[in-house]
Amino acid sequence: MVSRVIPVDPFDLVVFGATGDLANRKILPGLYRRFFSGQIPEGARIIGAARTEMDTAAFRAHARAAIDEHVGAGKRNAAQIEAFLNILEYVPIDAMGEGGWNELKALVRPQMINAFYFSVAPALFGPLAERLHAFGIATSQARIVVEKPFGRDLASAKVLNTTLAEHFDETQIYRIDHYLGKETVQNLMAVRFANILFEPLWNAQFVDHVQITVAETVGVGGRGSYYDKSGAMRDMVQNHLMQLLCLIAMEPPYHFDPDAVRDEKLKVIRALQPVSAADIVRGQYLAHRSDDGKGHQPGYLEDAENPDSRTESYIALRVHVANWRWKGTPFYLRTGKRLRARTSEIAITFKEPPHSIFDEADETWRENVLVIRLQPNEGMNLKMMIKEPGPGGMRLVQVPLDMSFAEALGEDGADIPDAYERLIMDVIRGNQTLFMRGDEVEAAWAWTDPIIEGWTARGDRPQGYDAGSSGPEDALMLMHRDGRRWREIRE
Ligand SMILES: NC(=O)C1=CN([C@@H]2O[C@H](COP(=O)(O)OP(=O)(O)OC[C@H]3O[C@@H](n4cnc5c(N)ncnc54)[C@H](OP(=O)(O)O)[C@@H]3O)[C@@H](O)[C@H]2O)C=CC1
Ligand SMILES: O=C1O[C@H](COP(=O)(O)O)[C@@H](O)[C@H](O)[C@H]1O
Repeated sequence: MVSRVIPVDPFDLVVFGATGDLANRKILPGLYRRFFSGQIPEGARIIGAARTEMDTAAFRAHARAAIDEHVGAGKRNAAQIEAFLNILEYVPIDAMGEGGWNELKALVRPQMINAFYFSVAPALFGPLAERLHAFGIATSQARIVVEKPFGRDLASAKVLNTTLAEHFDETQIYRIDHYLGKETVQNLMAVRFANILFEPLWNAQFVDHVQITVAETVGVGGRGSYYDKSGAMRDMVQNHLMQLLCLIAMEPPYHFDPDAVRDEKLKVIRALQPVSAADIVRGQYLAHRSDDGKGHQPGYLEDAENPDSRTESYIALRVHVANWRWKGTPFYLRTGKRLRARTSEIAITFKEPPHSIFDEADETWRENVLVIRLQPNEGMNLKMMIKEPGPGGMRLVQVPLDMSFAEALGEDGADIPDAYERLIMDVIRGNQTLFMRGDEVEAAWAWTDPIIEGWTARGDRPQGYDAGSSGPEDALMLMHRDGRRWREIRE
């Protein structure tokens, strides 16, 4: 099966922060891959902007290096790279200054789709928005793309929303949460709402509990100064895990339409109950020394360059959604750095059948579990009970119905676009479904703030955990005391 790539309309995309890490690793390589796939039409232009003084030729050389480093060999075609580089321009601009804006205005063609990607520190979002207007560059049709973090609490998120709203309508603002651009995350909606199979069981009457895991093997080295002011709760739970929870818990939207989907997600966030201290476990990864004593892998405190840090590199929470559908079904969330494996998944564990007709079922019975693997090896696994083969009576055994998207979809499944590629194309198409609305972000902070304030006021210290483990011991207890177990973290 080969999917049709439909080119978008011609556009001018300005990337502020075009020399930064995100542009190098994700935005420029992603745009090249879309160009390679045929989705970027003739006449489109990508304009890089940052303070660094350089001309377009130097920027093209910079983009070539980014493509060489971050695009797989199968898609690195010399002629295509050349053609892609030819649509790039560069303008040196200081977001806080007055120089360069007239040059940018001369390049941006207002009759085309205009998008401005703010891939810079959040403190520059306001100055950029203000100048795009002051210099008459952004029309009322222009779109802006803003990166995370969108604030560090409710108050700062409100200030950011207000600042952007001074210059742009909500329909022009695309707040990125790259998890929403992941193929399998979108598949959650397809699985739930394009199949009759699951929806009748998708509620507290049939679902025992839900586990959402985003485990990483990387530490915070290199980003320690940002991360230490953030921690796993702000960096991952307030946005990515919250979005996953919303897609699992929300009611069916009346249509796959930006506001219909976002209205339903917002209702879930507003229904989240406050989380008590007993339902939170925070951890910090410890330094690791190899058995021969030679290798030393720094612990969190060293990576964060803050020996007294109380910031968590791991968090597990038990969360309740207070509505009719989910009353009594806990959602267990966990995410952390330097864990045993890089794996993100959602596991929905169903309840026991109301009555067993099998004599020996008690010993062997296991719950039905639907596991949606977000990464790596995207796919689904449904654990079911069947009869153990053989003549020895009716004994039950649990088996997986396993499906990997790569295998099921052939070429298409193996060639999944990166989240940033998809999201940027959605911006050009003017589709906000996979972007967070202002009220959604504020509601997410309104739930997050008291949790962080709680542990700050109590002076809680995160518990140490071994690098390469599944996280702190107390996180196991969070589930054990409910008579449940975390799924194993493994690739
Ligand atoms: N890197 C990542 O993996 C991720 C990043 N993000 C977010 O994306 C944004 C960018 O991050 P990242 O690329 O890592 O940051 P970097 O620090 O690597 O890059 C910052 C970019 O902004 C430019 N810049 C800095 N100051 C100014 C200024 N006054 N005017 C114009 N341009 C300026 C820099 O270029 P110059 O110095 O030449 O001006 C550079 O191009 C941040 O909001 C970050 O939180 C979000 C998720 C992941
Ligand atoms: O936004 C972030 O996400 C990454 C994890 O993203 P993934 O696509 O690799 O799963 C995380 O490492 C980073 O700390 C966080 O800021």
